[in-house]
Amino acid sequence: MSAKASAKGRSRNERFVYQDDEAIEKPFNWEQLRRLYTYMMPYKRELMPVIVMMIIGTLTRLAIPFLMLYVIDSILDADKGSQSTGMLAAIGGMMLALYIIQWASNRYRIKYTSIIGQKVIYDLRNHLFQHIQKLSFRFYDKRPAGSVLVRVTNDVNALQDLFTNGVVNLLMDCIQLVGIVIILLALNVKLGLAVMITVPIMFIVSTSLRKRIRFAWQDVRMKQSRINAHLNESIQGMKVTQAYVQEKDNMAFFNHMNTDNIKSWNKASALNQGFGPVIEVTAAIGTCILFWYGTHLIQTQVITIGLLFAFANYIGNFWEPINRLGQMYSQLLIAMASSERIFEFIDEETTVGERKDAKPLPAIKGDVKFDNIIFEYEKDRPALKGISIDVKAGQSIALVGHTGSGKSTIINLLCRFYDPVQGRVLIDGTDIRDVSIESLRSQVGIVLQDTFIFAGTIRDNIRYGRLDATDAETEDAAKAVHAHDFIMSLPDGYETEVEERGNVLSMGQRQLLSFARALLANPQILILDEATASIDTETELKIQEALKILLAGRTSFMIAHRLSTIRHADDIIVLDHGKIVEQGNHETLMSTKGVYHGLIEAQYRYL
Ligand SMILES: Nc1ncnc2c1ncn2[C@@H]1O[C@H](COP(=O)(O)OP(=O)(O)OP(=O)(O)O)[C@@H](O)[C@H]1O
Repeated sequence: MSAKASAKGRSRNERFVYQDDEAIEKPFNWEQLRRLYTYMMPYKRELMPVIVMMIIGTLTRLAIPFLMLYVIDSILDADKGSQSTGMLAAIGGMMLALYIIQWASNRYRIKYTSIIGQKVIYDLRNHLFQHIQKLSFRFYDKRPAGSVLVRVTNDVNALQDLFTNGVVNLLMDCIQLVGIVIILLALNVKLGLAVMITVPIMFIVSTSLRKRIRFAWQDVRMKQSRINAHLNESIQGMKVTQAYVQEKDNMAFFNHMNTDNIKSWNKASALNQGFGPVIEVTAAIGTCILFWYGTHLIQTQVITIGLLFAFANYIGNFWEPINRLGQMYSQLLIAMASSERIFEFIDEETTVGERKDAKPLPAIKGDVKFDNIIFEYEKDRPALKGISIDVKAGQSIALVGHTGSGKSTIINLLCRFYDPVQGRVLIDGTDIRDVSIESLRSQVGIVLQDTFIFAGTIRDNIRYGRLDATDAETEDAAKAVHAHDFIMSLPDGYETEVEERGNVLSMGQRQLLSFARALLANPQILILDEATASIDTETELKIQEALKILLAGRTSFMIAHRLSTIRHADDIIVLDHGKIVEQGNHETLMSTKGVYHGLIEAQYRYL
């Protein structure tokens, strides 16, 4: 295959794969295991009775064949047989009691390990979500949403098995195995060693088979993760797919991934089914050796029939934990990869940190100063090159300039979504890096171009501005920005359910909702990223009216596109390649006939 063809194929097939989510298995790592274990620590007290129950269950299991040995030998022993009928009945009763204890302790263990495991997973997921909510924009700049989603869902789920039964089962299987080996050797060393001769053979065969099985399942998970990522992108981009009539091509691509998935599943499943017979054959060989050598030892009167029977019973219980321990090892390696990805996020420090001595920003007046700001998203590619702006409380500032000139970046710095590389942003004379982020952001409102509507009612969406607002306050805010009428025309008024992203609402309606949300929050500084989409004149008028109300008495920064908004601004800042090239009000800037004049002229030309 030519290099060109392979590059083409790669880009098509790996379009939806997040490289860092590819490693499904990682080498064993004690430090990581210890870290995972710390999530279990809060449940130490709940875990104790489970472990005690597990030990009781295992010991009873080990004791039962021992009693069988005694019963059988007693029955077959002509001397003891007649006199110990009462004794045999007592042993029969004891065995029944042991079975009941075993059943009850197993039930308790399974139920509570699952409950504790779920609690640990719950804590881990909460911890992860709480942390990623704090991470700065820089973190999200580097990662597609799907990749973050996969860690909170798939990777945490991958640890579920380990926590819900893995840890306790591991202990149980180890105790059972060690117990059986000790008992077998104690009962008869030669017979014990003879029946265990197949263990190393089985170990070698199963290790190589397990490896193949693990890789096969790894492949299945990778294929599924690709399908998920593709689905995520397809659903989000469905409108574009339909608009460009790309359904057929998209279907063909999906079909290709789906076929790959089913093929890899079939392969993994076939390999998996091969594992059972390996255990069965080795177990059968062990049993044959037991009966062949065992009967010989009976004939030579080295062991009794009861002992052979107990041996058979122990051997029956021997292979099950070995099988489970093998599975457990695979599970652990998968958990290593998932936990590494989870801890990578948890260890990620926010680049916009809060100082230890950060104080809450007192109620602000609204003076804002950008003091010689230099900022870069990527090293040596400055997005702002020495920006200084002085704004008095209550002033309205319009930021204009070509696309990519740095308008949104100025806003990002004011909200402290990023910190400047050089220079300071001051509010009422205080450097915003000296105050707590919550106190800053709660006093700076932001209305984004793409208004985000959450799944819920219209009322919930307005109330997102201030969660403790009453119904009346919510409606007053909507009335003030002229959103009330359209809300009342919806089927359930304020209680109308809107889906995530608010697709059922028009652009103008979404913007009015976001104004109501901002008004309810009542910030002293307001940032507005105006929608560029052309809105009908009636809505435009409504939005202008709403804006007047919204901006009254506040310091405002607008990334302005509409002439009507720019014209009324107290100060217009014209940006070009991260620098301020002009500044003044509409009249002054028009008369200078510079960049601003050019932008306005261009807008008229296209009207
Ligand atoms: N998250 C980011 N990571 C890297 N570079 C970025 C990022 N966001 C913006 N930039 C770059 O920084 C520069 C300024 O971008 P900014 O978004 O501030 O421009 P803008 O004037 O708001 O543009 P527009 O009008 O198109 O929204 C651009 O060159 C842009 O490519």
